[in-house]
Amino acid sequence: MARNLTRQLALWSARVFAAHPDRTEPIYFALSGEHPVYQENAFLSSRRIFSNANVYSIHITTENRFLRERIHSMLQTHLLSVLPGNCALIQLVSFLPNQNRSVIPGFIVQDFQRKEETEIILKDMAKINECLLCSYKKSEGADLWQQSIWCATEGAEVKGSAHYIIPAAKPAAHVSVLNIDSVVFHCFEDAYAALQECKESIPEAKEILHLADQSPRHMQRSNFPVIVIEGLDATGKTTLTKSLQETLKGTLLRSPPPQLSHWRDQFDSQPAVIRRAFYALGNYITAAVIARESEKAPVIVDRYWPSTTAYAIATEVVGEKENLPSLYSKVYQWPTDLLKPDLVVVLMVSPEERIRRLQERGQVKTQEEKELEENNLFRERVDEVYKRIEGSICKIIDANCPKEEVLQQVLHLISQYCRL
Ligand SMILES: Nc1ncnc2c1ncn2[C@@H]1O[C@H](COP(=O)(O)OP(=O)(O)OP(=O)(O)O)[C@@H](O)[C@H]1O
Ligand SMILES: Nc1ccn([C@@H]2O[C@H](COP(=O)(O)O)[C@@H](O)[C@H]2O)c(=O)n1
Repeated sequence: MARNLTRQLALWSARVFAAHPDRTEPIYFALSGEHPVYQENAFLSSRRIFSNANVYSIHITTENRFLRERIHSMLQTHLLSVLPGNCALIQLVSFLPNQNRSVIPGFIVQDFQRKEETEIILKDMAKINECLLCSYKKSEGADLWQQSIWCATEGAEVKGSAHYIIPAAKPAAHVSVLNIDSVVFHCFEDAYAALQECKESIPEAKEILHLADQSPRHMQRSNFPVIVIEGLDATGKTTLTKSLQETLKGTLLRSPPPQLSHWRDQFDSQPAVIRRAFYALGNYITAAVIARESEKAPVIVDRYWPSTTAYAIATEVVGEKENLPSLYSKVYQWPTDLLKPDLVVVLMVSPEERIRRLQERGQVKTQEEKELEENNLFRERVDEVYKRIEGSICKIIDANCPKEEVLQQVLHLISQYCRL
């Protein structure tokens, strides 16, 4: 037991921690081992995270990505309701710099009244939810150190060695990028495996997995061209795809496919890894229909893999589009096992025109549309990811012009890139 604990805590000492006290640029700090080293006290105390309170951190270390996000979401709402008054919660992640899938979510808990019961409550939480619990103390020399007080894998109270805390440099890759391959799937098996992680908690996942099992795989487009229309909400996809269907006498498809539509609300409310796996499997199921329909007529598809990827990345990554995975990153590469269209057309309109069209349409805004309206940064990240999609012919269209002009621009692109 001791060896395993030592190994685990040694792993922790290699990690960098990012605290988001107020959703501005994270504060990065790291563990420095068992001997006090010079640290920029002004750095840590100036952030007021560790002063004037008993401070703890709780880390959700369970391997199951679905459970990890579920526990994080539950703790986010539950902790403050059970902790004694005058406690504050700060988002905290720990990660191995530039190492994908190394991110472990958690929280910093500040107890300004320094109540003994706080630690008792947190230990219970850690025990029930397989978390690692640490406390932070200042030594005489005002050095600050982290002490583990409950270890998930050992299921016991531990007094692991103390690690002193020092400021850490901002990592090259933004910490939110390290989870990207948990929400962007580059093969059927990964999306399938992600949904399997939740099938005991979400019975409908079994039905979706069954539908995916029934769907032919590795299909290719046939005699007629396949054109995918993409873009933010209210950019004119529905209007354009209907006009293209009429003009080309084609077949109009949507992803997710009709057999998954009645589950959308339920999966839209799930943790990101599950939500995106749902849409990813929807793309694979749609691909089989595209292949079959492209034997008979041109196929127009309203949203497909680019939507799933753009919204997953734009949701996972915070802040400016500069925080996105770098250009030519493999995250933008089209999956080799997913039917590739002849042409992807991405409609882009100005924020003002989008809002005008949303208001003109008068439909209830989805949570995501509300976020798009309030959060221009999110919209800019979605549009930027669309521009970075690789492996398929992806063309950006200025869709601010009238409907007929948009249609003519797209018909011209189709004549250039598709065999009609
Ligand atoms: N080129 C255009 N110029 C002006 N208005 C347009 C244009 N294209 C579509 N609209 C109008 O904008 C609104 C949104 O269009 P539409 O529903 O086709 O967008 P969408 O991208 O499918 O939206 P969502 O993804 O939210 O379903 C509709 O009221 C539509 O009539
Ligand atoms: N292939 C897809 C299609 C959709 N999504 C997600 O759904 C959101 C809304 O889609 P609508 O068709 O209702 O406009 C979209 O913003 C994506 O988040 C997806 O991920 N993959």
